[in-house]
Amino acid sequence: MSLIATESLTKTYGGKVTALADLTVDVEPGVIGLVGANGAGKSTLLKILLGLLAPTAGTVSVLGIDPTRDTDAVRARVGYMPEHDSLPPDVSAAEFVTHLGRMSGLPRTAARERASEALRHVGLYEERYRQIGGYSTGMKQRVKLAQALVHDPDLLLLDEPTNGLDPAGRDAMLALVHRIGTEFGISVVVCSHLLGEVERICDQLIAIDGGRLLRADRISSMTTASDVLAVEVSEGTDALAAHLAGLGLEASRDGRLLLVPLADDAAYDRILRAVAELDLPLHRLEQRRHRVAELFATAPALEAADV
Ligand SMILES: Nc1ncnc2c1ncn2[C@@H]1O[C@H](COP(=O)(O)OP(=O)(O)OP(=O)(O)O)[C@@H](O)[C@H]1O
Repeated sequence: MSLIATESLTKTYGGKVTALADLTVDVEPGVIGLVGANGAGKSTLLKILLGLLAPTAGTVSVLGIDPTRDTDAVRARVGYMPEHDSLPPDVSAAEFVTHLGRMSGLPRTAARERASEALRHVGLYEERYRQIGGYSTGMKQRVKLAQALVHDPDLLLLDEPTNGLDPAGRDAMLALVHRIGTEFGISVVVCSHLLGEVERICDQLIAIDGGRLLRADRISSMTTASDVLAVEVSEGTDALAAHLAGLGLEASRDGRLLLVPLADDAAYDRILRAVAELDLPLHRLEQRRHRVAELFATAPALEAADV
């Protein structure tokens, strides 16, 4: 069964701003990156998936449920981490997450236990009785993640979970999201305007631009092998490049790598022979894979994060 399926999904605000236009996607369970520049329509899509907003046209289903009709059923199985903070500063994380567990319908004791568990998962167990107002940005992001997890959902929708975090905080948050998706068996949709970020932790990607679908696919199908061989030797790179040029293999340099066009199958053997003839220590010889970012070269607003 599809995790999320939309058909010609369209959302206009006030009949003027088109936030989503004719969006058709069919996504399998897993960790899914939803990428697009600011204003691309990511938050709008999440809110439609949750049943918080009604689409202007088209259909949508989440875990086989129509959120426009069966909002309660969707929210019982979906956790949501909003982009902006609306955390009360003067209560502890334990109280806050327990309260939201209660609002999801958990009995008092179960809500308290689940809140402790969710706060442990996000690494806030020791600090759970401190007031949220004294938390760092990273800790507040983790509280938002814990409240999304408290009712044991099947799907998490995370709106820009790395917002406001420094590079180390972003790495930690991404690792946590990845762990939730892989170890807890919960599907995750993680929104970001940074393609390089989500590409690292997702198995599928939905890219939107101006409310329209750019591409939705498995990351593995996006990073197909290219027709370039990457060669790295621990020393003698210049000598190898000259030797290959003499054999008619013009290599370009990319840092310590020599990139050789893979004209035919014989190129592989000729490179190996050249390395052996020069008696160089071969570190790497592999077919290069396309980077996901290269596929979106026409959508420059999708920054590739250099983290
Ligand atoms: N309530 C609203 N009323 C009018 N226009 C809106 C409303 N909410 C969003 N928009 C507009 O719809 C478009 C898509 O916005 P949305 O917030 O879904 O994008 P986004 O990809 O999540 O961007 P961001 O990361 O900046 O939140 C933008 O042009 C935005 O200005």
